[in-house]
Formats: sequence, structure tokens, C-alpha cells
Amino acid sequence: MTMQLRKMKPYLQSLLRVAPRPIITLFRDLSRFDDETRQRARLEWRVIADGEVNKGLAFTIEERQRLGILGLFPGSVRTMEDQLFAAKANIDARLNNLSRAHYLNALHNRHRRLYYRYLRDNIDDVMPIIYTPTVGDIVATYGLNFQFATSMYINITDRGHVNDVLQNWIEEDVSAVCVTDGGRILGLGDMGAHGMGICCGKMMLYTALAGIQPRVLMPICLDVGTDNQELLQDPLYVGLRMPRVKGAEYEELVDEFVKAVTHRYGLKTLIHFEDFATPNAFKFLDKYRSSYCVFNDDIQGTGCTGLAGFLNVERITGRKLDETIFLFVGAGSAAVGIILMLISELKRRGVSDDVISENIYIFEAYGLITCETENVPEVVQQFRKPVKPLADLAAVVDLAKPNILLGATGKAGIFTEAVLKNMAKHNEQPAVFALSNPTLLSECTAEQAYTHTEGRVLFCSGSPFPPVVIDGKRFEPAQANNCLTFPGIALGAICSQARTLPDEVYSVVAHELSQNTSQKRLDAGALYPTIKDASTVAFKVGVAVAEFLFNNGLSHLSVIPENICEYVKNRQYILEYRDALPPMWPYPEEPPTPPKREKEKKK
Ligand SMILES: NC(=O)C1=CN([C@@H]2O[C@H](COP(=O)(O)OP(=O)(O)OC[C@H]3O[C@@H](n4cnc5c(N)ncnc54)[C@H](OP(=O)(O)O)[C@@H]3O)[C@@H](O)[C@H]2O)C=CC1
Ligand SMILES: CC(=O)C(=O)O
Ligand SMILES: [Mg+2]
Repeated sequence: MTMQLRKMKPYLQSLLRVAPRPIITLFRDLSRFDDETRQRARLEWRVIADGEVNKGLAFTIEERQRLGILGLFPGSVRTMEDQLFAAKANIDARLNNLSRAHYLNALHNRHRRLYYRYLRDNIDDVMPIIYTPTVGDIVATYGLNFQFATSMYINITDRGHVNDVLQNWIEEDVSAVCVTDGGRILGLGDMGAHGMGICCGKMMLYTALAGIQPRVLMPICLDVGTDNQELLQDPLYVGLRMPRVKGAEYEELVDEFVKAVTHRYGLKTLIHFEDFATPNAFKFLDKYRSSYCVFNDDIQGTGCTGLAGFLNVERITGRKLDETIFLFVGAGSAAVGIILMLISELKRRGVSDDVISENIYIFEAYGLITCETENVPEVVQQFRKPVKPLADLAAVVDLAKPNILLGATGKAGIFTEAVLKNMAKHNEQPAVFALSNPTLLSECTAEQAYTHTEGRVLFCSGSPFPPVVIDGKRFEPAQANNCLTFPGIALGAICSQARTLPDEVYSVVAHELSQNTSQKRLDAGALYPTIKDASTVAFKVGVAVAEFLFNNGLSHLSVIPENICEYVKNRQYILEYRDALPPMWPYPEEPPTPPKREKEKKK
């Protein structure tokens, strides 16, 4: 017996390492049983309750016998394909996308390979369910639906103890964290601790699109309170019920968090900042980017996604970027991130500062940024125009005659009929980027864009819109979302164990994304690849990023792999079932003896 226990020790250790917390509690409750019963219970629950190992009805009868789980499933044995069929039937039977998202989320927790295989096979149908726009509903109903801890909360009250809190995460090896403080979730504003929904969604795309191992990913919410009065008064709110902490105390928590994560998991850990309010987003990026492997998705991921779209406008219209007039509506993380990428691209091409300043117009909530505008953030100072203040966007379009109009405001419908018609008046092929998420906050709909430009617009949007048919002609709007870049950036950074991620990385990414938009798509006026192609794009971006980091001495690894493409590929998550007990989990030659029945014991 002792011998058998010793043989099983590594296996049981791995069991405790991966078991979700409630399961560990279950083990504790088993203390009143004898050793054999405990071992057996652990094995049963190990294979069923760990989403990574569970195969559901795909466990063969032989496996069920061997693992001691016979009888815990109904009699049929299903292949992966059978289970995919059943999952699809379940999804189709549901009445709305939020309900579908709940089903998929539960599948993620209990049966991970099936979940990711389902996502891979149905990615264009599933993206609007697990990501924007439904992720906005997930966040909005987070308190109502909260059930199970699969992510980490670090509260302002944990200051001074963040290291200890992080020890409670069971995984020993984490390669990337996606962290929010809930300050600006999509265009929904301050969502406090409910912002966690976004980090979970982003990290699911790490695996679904870039094939990053789910075990090495940790979604985190820094709960520093919220100024959202509705949430504070909502009995279902799950976060700290206090006003948002700002200033030194808040910044010290972020600092402690960055140090604690890199202390536990190493400097190679990618720290992905998501949906912080704009001033904080820039502050932390500037503070940590030269010493840590940090990435701000809203600034940098969106920045290179936006630039890729501009490069494709150039490919379609033939008008060079240095001769293009841009009108940016909104000057938050997203728009400024794109402006910074555009400036670096134009400078790389030798365009002068004067031309850059002249060709870019910025329209904020109060109107066009002019020389008379006060309190203009430093980063956009150079774009003030020597004209009278102008608060009507349609009039600004008439004044500036932009070729590209880009909105990232979180304000629905501000690209009015007049704005769109003016874009069409000044351009044969106007380009309109309506980047705000979720769908309800888009600056205009695809239908409005095509209708008010006589179908001439090159339109893309942050959230997906269905195809539009006008006078029998079908238009397929492209999705312009940082999901086309952040999974690949993360894949490249993780595989190369990046030290830091300098601006040049994002330039590489923008060009890679642009080049991976097929000529067929461009001919149809689509500025980005389809979501169906997003995983191919993520892989290519990942390889390009890894190559750049290896070749520029930005990797923690001392040996550069000979074939980076193969190297990245070999690190991706395998979607096929593995043996129920793969060799990485040592298992005794003989399965543990089943517990004796009462009758036998009495004999
Ligand atoms: N498609 C994508 O990949 C991405 C999309 N986004 C989306 O972009 C939106 C903005 O995000 P972010 O930049 O971080 O948010 P911010 O809130 O930081 O920026 C929004 C900006 O828009 C300005 N604004 C508000 N109303 C108007 C108006 N009527 N006219 C002109 N400007 C206005 C705001 O000004 P003021 O501060 O004065 O109100 C602010 O400068 C969100 O909806 C988000 O979901 C973000 C990242 C990626
Ligand atoms: C897409 C994204 O990151 C946002 O809307 O904030
Ligand atoms: Mg975001």
C-alpha cells in the first residue's frame, strides 16, 4: 500500500496542482474515508473535473474501467466528431447569443479540448458569441451569472500581499497574464470587477486563434473599486463596493502587481494590459515597457491593426499614405495608438513632420482640435489646425476632405448621413473605420455606410456586421478589431520569451496583417482578412514577431531556433484528445485497488 502510494505521489501532486479549488475542498472533505477510497475519488474527479483532461463521453469503456469512472457516464461512447455535433445542436437550440456564451463557457471549464476544437471548426459563428459584441453582454450581466472562479482577482485591499495572493493560483508556469482594472470596458465605461469578462474572452482567443496553451494563461482583474453608481447600488455586483481608488495608492498596487507576477513567473511573462482608462493605459505602458514584457492591446494592438487597414486602403486606392488626409474622431487609447503607428510608418518612409501634421485632423467631443483649443494632450498637439473652432463633424469633413475617416469614441451613430455623404462627395472610394465596440456603440452601421456612399465606401468596423445588399449588390464589411493582432503578438512573445516589445514589433505586425489580406478580399473592398482566416493570420504574425525578437536580441533564450516557424508550431496547443493518462502524469502500472464493498469488508 505504502509502495503504491509512493508510486502515485507525483501523479497526486499534479492532481492538486491542476484541480480547481472546489475540487481541492472536496478532497479535504474526504478525510473521513480510508486511503484507498480517497485515492480512487481523486482519480475519478481528476479525469472528470479537470477540463484539460476530461473527454466526456469520448472515454472508451476500457478507459472508464481503468480510471474507475465506469457508471459515471451514460453508456454511449462518442467520438470528438459526435461530441462536436452534440455541442452544435445545443448551441443551435438556444435562443440568444448570451445563452450560447454561457453554454460555451461551461464547456470551456469542463471539457477544454472539445471547446477549442468547436471554436476552431466554427470560428466565424462563434467569435460574436465569445467576443464582441456578446462579451459586452457577458460583462453587463457578470454579477447575475457569476458561478465559478477561473481567473484571479487582486483587490486594492491586498496591497502589501499581492505576492501571497498570486501564490493561490495553482499553475506553476504562467507565460501571459491579461489584466484589467475595469476602468474602460469596450465602450461601456467603468465596469469595475465585472471587467474580468473581457480578460477571459481575450485569453480564450489566445488559444482559439493563436493556439497558445490555455494552462499558461491567467486572466486578472485589479479591483480598485468603481465609480459606476449603478454597479455600486446593484446587489448582484461582485466587486469591492467602494469608489475607485486613484493616485499613489492605485499606482502602488499596479506596481506591486507587475513585480509580483514577474517575481513568481519570471521576466519573460507577457503582461497584457486591457481596457484601462486612457490616461492610465499610457502611464503604465510608458512606465513598464522598457523593463518588462508589457503590451497594451488598446494602444498597440489597435495601433497596428489600424495601420494594417490604412496600408490596405493604399493598396486598393493607389493613393500613397503620405498623400492621404486622415480625420480621427476621438483621441483615446485606440485612436492615439493608431495615430502613433501611422506617424512611425510615415517617418519610416521619409515623410516630413510638417506634412504629417498637416494631413492628420483630430475631432474630439468638443469639436475639431484647432490652435485655439485649450488643454490639448501633448501627443496630439502637433495636429492643431489654424482654423476657427468647428463642432459639426459633417462640416469638418467638408473642410478637411479626408480620404480616411476613423472613429473610436464609444459614441453610437456620430457618423451621420451628412458625415457619410460628405465623405462620398470628396472621394471616389472613401474609407470609413467605425471602430467602437460593441455593435450598439458603433459610429455607424454597415448598412448606413454603404447606403449613404452609394456603395463606394471601404468600410470596416470593430464589431462584426452582416453582409449588406443594395440594389442587388452584396457588400461584405470587414472586421477591424485588435483580435487580428493580439493573439499573434502574444504567440510570438511567448514562444521567444521576449524581454521587451519595442515599437518596431508593431510595425512588423501591421505589415504582416496587411500582406495576409488576400487580393480577392481587397478586390471586394474588404480591408482585413476574414475571421475564418484569423488563426492563419495569428500564426504568421506570431512567427514574424518571434523572428524579429530573436533576431534583435530581445529574447531571454540564449539559442535561436534554426527553424522559427517549426519551433512556434511545435509549441501550439493540440486539439486532439490525448491518452486519458498521458506520460506526463506518472501513473502506477496497476490502477489502485477499488474500494472494498461493505459486504466484502465484513467477510
Ligand atoms: N476595434 C478595436 O479593435 C478597438 C476598439 N476600441 C473601441 O474604441 C472606443 C474608444 O476606446 P478608447 O479610445 O480606449 O476610449 P476613450 O474613452 O479613451 O476615448 C474615446 C475618445 O472619444 C472622445 N469622444 C467622445 N464623444 C465624442 C464625440 N461625440 N465626438 C468626438 N469624440 C468623442 C472622447 O473624448 P472625451 O474624453 O472628452 O469624452 C475620447 O477622447 C471604445 O468603444 C472601444 O471599444 C478600442 C480598442 C480597440
Ligand atoms: C477590442 C477592444 O480591445 C476594445 O474594444 O476595447
Ligand atoms: Mg480593449
